[in-house]
Amino acid sequence: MAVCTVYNVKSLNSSYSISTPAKTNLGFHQKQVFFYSSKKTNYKRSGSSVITCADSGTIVIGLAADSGCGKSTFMRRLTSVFGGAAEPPRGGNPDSNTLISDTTTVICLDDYHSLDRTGRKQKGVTALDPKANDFDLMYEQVKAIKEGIAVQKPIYNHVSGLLDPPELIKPPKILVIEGLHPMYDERVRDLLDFSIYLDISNEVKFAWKIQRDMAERGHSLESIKASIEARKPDFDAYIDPQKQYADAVIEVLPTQLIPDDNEGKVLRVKLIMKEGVEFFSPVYLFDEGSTISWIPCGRKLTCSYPGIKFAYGPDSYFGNEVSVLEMDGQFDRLDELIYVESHLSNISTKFYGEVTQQMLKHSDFPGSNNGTGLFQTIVGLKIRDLYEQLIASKVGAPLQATKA
Ligand SMILES: Nc1ncnc2c1ncn2[C@@H]1O[C@H](COP(=O)(O)OP(=O)(O)OP(=O)(O)O)[C@@H](O)[C@H]1O
Ligand SMILES: O=C(CO)[C@H](O)[C@H](O)COP(=O)(O)O
Repeated sequence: MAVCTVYNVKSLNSSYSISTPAKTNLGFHQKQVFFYSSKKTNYKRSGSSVITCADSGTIVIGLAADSGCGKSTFMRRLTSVFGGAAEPPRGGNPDSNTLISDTTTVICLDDYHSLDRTGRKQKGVTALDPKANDFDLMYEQVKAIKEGIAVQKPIYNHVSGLLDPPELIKPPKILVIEGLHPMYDERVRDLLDFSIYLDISNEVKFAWKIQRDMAERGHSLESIKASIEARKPDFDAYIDPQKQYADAVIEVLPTQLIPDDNEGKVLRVKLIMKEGVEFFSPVYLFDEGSTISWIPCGRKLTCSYPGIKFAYGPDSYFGNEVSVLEMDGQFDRLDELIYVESHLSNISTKFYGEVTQQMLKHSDFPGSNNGTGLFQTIVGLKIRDLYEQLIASKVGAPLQATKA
């Protein structure tokens, strides 16, 4: 995608010079004005203006989580924030895992399994084991897309358990790589402009898996238990440690509002946001940097048992400084979320009530009445904001002038 900016040369004061190393002299105010040149940048002269067209490139977002932990739901919320629905590639493999919308392309990292289902069984490894995945290819292809080059990405077919012929992936504005290992390989990790980890506690994961795999996939309770147990050692070794690298973590825990709750329906959800990440300013409640505990139930928010409790404050996470926003409980009336939204800052909305509008629009998605839906929506808005700031910084780069 090319983004063009027009600069009026007359308005450039002769006392300005450019802070970046000058590579191209366009001939205007020859001694003072230089423009940074790269392969992807075109310059045109038009009257007294300079037009620079820069390829804004693809920004890459990583979303890590175990299977069945809400990645697809999160992706639907994210693509909705950018507008337009995400669909599988038209006319392609019906079992493709890719989702494409106007702005985003979501690729599933299961497509980089190097061993198919039979191969894994023969070698006695799970799909979570790095030995069952091709990180060299993952790195090369994500890097190529980021540089604006289309790739032929393999497809792992979840229906047949086989590796299907590849599909063409063209560079989108935003590439999301979701799956088990987006932050496992250092080379791939370094390509990410922003990373998210969905950290679902074992109790909650179990409840969600039972709900989906029994109701929708006809699995027995025993087989679900066995599959979770079989994956656990590799999950602990290879998937869970990735959360230390994430810029934002959504942690889902059982409620603390009901003593000894074992139903797992009411959730306590934490949004852990790393400080100091470029183009990402953590959300806060009431007062940035303070420690807050807030029960919003009362005149403006209807709450039935066990109520709702928010918390906010600074903390440390794997040695990094973070801000944590927490919500325990669930909403009775989603339209009243506007009351909570109006007390949150840095949520990167474009208009008052946008979070509430998004939540109402997708009230049928799992987690819409609790912190999972709320925080996924907020992270979606933060990613949109990060994308817009990154593009602006890239387009503005040629003119980062400092006063001489
Ligand atoms: N926020 C939530 N609240 C309650 N249940 C949820 C939530 N998110 C997901 N689930 C449950 O987990 C199931 C899996 O969700 P989803 O398909 O989004 O996960 P996934 O990580 O994409 O799974 P997979 O990788 O196996 O395709 C849903 O069908 C639903 O039952
Ligand atoms: O952990 C997973 C990520 O989705 C899957 O189990 C893995 O991709 C293997 O898929 P399948 O079970 O369909 O062979």
